[in-house]
This record gives sequence, structure tokens and C-alpha cells, in this order.
Amino acid sequence: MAVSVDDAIDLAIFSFVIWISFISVCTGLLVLKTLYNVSPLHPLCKYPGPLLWRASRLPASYHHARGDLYKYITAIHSDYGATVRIAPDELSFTSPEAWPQIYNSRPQLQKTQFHFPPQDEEARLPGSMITAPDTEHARLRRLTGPAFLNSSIAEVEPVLQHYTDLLCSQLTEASSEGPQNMVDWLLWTLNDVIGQLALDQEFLCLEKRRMHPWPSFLLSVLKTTATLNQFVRFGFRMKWLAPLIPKDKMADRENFFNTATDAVNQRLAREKEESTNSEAGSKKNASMKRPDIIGLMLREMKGWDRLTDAEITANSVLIIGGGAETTSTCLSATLYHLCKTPQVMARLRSEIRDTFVSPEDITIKAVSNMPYLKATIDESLRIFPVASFITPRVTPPAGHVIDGEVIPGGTYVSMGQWFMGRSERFFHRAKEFRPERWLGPEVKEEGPYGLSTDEVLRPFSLGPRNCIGKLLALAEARLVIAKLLWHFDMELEGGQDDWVDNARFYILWELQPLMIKFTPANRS
Ligand code: HEM
Repeated sequence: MAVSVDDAIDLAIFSFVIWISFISVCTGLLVLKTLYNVSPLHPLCKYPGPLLWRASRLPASYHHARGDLYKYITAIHSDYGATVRIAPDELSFTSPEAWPQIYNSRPQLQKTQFHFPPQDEEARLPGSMITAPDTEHARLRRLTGPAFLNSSIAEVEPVLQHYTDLLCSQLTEASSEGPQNMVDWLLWTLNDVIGQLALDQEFLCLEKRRMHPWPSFLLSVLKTTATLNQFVRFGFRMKWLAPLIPKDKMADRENFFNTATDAVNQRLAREKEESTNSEAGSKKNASMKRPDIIGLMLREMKGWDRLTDAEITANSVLIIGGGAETTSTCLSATLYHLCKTPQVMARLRSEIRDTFVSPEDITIKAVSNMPYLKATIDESLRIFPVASFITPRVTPPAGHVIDGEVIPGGTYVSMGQWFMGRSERFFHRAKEFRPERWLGPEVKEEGPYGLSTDEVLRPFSLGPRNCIGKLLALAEARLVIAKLLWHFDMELEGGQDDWVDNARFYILWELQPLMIKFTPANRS
């Protein structure tokens, strides 16, 4: 049937009116919602915060994607107080009492999923422990936890020693070429360690002085994720956003998952072979032929209570993503503050050089007994908390008491850790890098708030979903700092005053180059 010109015009006008009505209704609803967000009717109306942030999630999402959200949260706490509203449905707390109420309550508050790569429909691997729902998480954590105990770390010590020594010998060579970018060197070292521990792979980052494509890929994914997740927060589905991701990135992703899965499969096949060949048939002996986290995990699994191969792969990938960049950031920040504070550097150098006659004496056990070294790392995690913004939790529908107030259901809640670490409210002379504050005779120094230093901050979070790698991270950090200071004298190249200020936090940190001049230690 032929359509007349008049009919076509009517249809076009009708469509136009429908669209205009639709857009007007949506805009009207949006305006109403925005007005409601800042009205006295909103359940969070009594919590202060900048008008735009209370009205819409856009400012928080924008700054999250730019990597400077932590700075804005800090500024909002400075301007508006201890508990602030950083989005229509989100609060940030700074009262230390709120830590366990958010991160260690019974039952657990649900963890939000907006900070990690979303599980799309075509996900190649199951979720890892960091995103798993609580019930599943408990099982994953029970099966992987033993691989991160002090006794397990002692077993993988040869790997940590090997790469720390390699870092020192490579730096000895490179130091004659001029100042070195320690952000790179430390990333290379920690990636070499974690590649060996998590996937039994030699990444050869230190040897080739470059990042291995896998950790590079994971870091780039995390940065893109910080942006994509903001769209997901506004109701977009990951599969709608996928076409926006360049084809070569998708190919990298495919390649990454294939090679990671192959690596784990090879490692598991070797385990089976070694287990069969083992003279005594003892699984314990087989697992420990080459010390790594997979071997330690497998040793703990019994009968039906096991991780599937895909779960081992997913969690190994998580450990690569979370285990190297975190510790290397802590180490970069520690070196930066040491170089900026010569009296602290001198005291720590004396502690290390007076204790150890030769570098072979520097063991994980020995460095765990050095008070000033330990205090220096604690102080570094105070002034530059690697987890500046720990994943928010959501209050249950019936509400939840935090810091003496009933917080309405469905509210996102988190702690302003960056603000707390730098606040005169909690720490005397908070801007100074002063490890001495952690060295009280019996207890740690008491801050203005009346709490000892280690009660204010939780750099590794707390509760059942805290950092599984805390002991490993601290062992690595102490070992690397002790060996670097034993071998070298160090000096910053120029002031680099903006180094901290220029850092960006997505899910992990992106740091500016940290240029340091190294000279072999003067032992006269
Ligand atoms: C200075 C170094 C580190 C810091 C400050 C740190 C901090 C944290 C924090 C705050 C969390 C909780 C995240 C959340 O609630 O979303 C976490 C989780 C986690 N971290 Fe670390 N981390 C460090 C090093 C490591 C290392 C070396 C590893 C492994 C080798 C590791 C593996 C993990 C894993 C697997 C989780 C998830 C735990 C779970 O969900 O049960 N981290 N980390």
C-alpha cells in the first residue's frame, strides 16, 4: 500500500512528538531526582557535602575516572567534617570507630562491585576472591589463605631473595648511567617476584629492563575499568560498552586469558607429574620442588575440597594484578620520603648497616626484628596509603549503625583513609615523615584523638576480606629497603616536590617517575 506524502509528514510529526515527550519526561524525572537528592526529604539530608556532589553522582564518577577522587574526598572532609556525603547515596567516614562497623561487621556488609573489572557475559574465568559473593569468598579464602601465612612466606623466601639481589646487582650496573627511575625498577622487581610466585613464570622484567606484557596489560585494564565502571554505575551494561573498546585491546585481552590459562595448566600438569614421580608419593615433597603460591595452595587441598583449575587461574591473575603494583608503590613512596627526610634516612641506614655484616645476613626473619625499619614502612603507609580508597560496602535494607548513627539501607559507605593519615586530628605533626611516632616504649604514640597510631589506619583493611597478601607485602618491603640501603647511598635528582601530588589512583596507583641517584655505599 502506497504511503501518501501527508501520511509521511504526520508520521514524522508523531515520532517527533513522542521523542520530545520522552526526552521531556526523562529530563523532568532527572531534575526531580536531583532536587530530591538535595531536599530535606532525602534520608541522607543531614550529612554535609558540596551541593553538586549531594545532588548527583557525576562529580564523584568524573573524579574517580580521572584518578583524583581521593584528593577531593580529602578536601571535602577538611571543609565539611568527619562524616561527609560524597554522592547522593554515598558517605565517607573518618572516625576510627567506623572501621570495624564497615569492614568487619556481623553479618558482613555487602561489597560493591564498581571498582573491579566487571564480569561480562562472555567472561573467560570465574570471579576471583576479590569480587566473589561472601559465601563463595569464604571457601576461596579458606583454600588460598594458608599460602600467605608466615610459614609459607619462609618457603618462598628464595624467590624474594633472588629478585632483590638481582635488583641490587642491576642497579649497581645502571647507577653509572645516571639517576634511575625507581618506580620502574621496583615495578619490574615485584612483577618478577609475583610472576614466579603466582604463575610459575619468569617475566624477566629486571633482566630486560621492561615490563612483561601481562602486568602491563592488567595495569592498563584497571585504568580503563575505572572509567567504564562509572558508566556501569549509571545503568549501562558492559556488553553495550564493549564496542567502544579498541579491537587491539580486545585481542590483547583474549591473548592474555589464553596465555594465563595455559601457564596455570602447565603448572598443574607439572604438579601431577611430579606427584606421580615422587619417590615417596608424598604430595608435600612434590609441591615444594619449586616454591610458589600454586604449589602452596595445592598442598592444602584435600579430596573434594578443592579449587577448580579455572578458579586457580582467576585467583593467580588477581594475585599478579594486586600483588606487585601495591608493594612497589609502597616501596616507591618509602624511598621518596626517605630521600626527602635525610635524618630518617641516616637513622635507618645506621640500623641496617650496623646490624648486617654482609648482604647474605639480610633475611626475612632478620628484617622482621628491626624496629626502625618496621616503623619506616608503617609511616610510609600512613603518609601514602597504598589503598587510599578501600572498596565501599553497602548498608543492608534495614540500615546499619556506624559511628553511633543509623545509616539508612542502600547507602554506600567507606573510609577516608588518605585524609585520616594526614590529619592533625589523629597525628601530631602529621605532614612530617616521622617513623619515631610508631616507636613508643610499650605502646605506639598517642595522637590528639587519644588513639595509638596503629588504631587509626587500616592500610590492609580488616575483617574477612582484608588483604590476604599483607605478610608477604611487608616481608618484601622490608627486605628490599634493607638491601637497597645496605648496598647504596641514595639521593633524589632535583626536588621532585610534586611527586606525591601528581600521583593518580584508579584501582591501583599511577606514579610519576621517581629519579634517584645511586652510589655504592660508603662504609668508611
Ligand atoms: C603494601 C601492599 C599492599 C596493600 C596496602 C594492600 C591492600 C589491600 C587492601 C586494602 C585490600 C582490601 C581490598 C578491598 O576491600 O577491596 C586488599 C585485598 C587483597 N590483596 Fe592486598 N595489599 C597489598 C599487597 C598485596 C600482595 C603482595 C598480595 C598478593 C601477593 C595481595 C593480594 C590481595 C588479594 C588477593 C586481596 C583480596 C582479598 C580478599 O578479597 O579476600 N595484596 N589488599
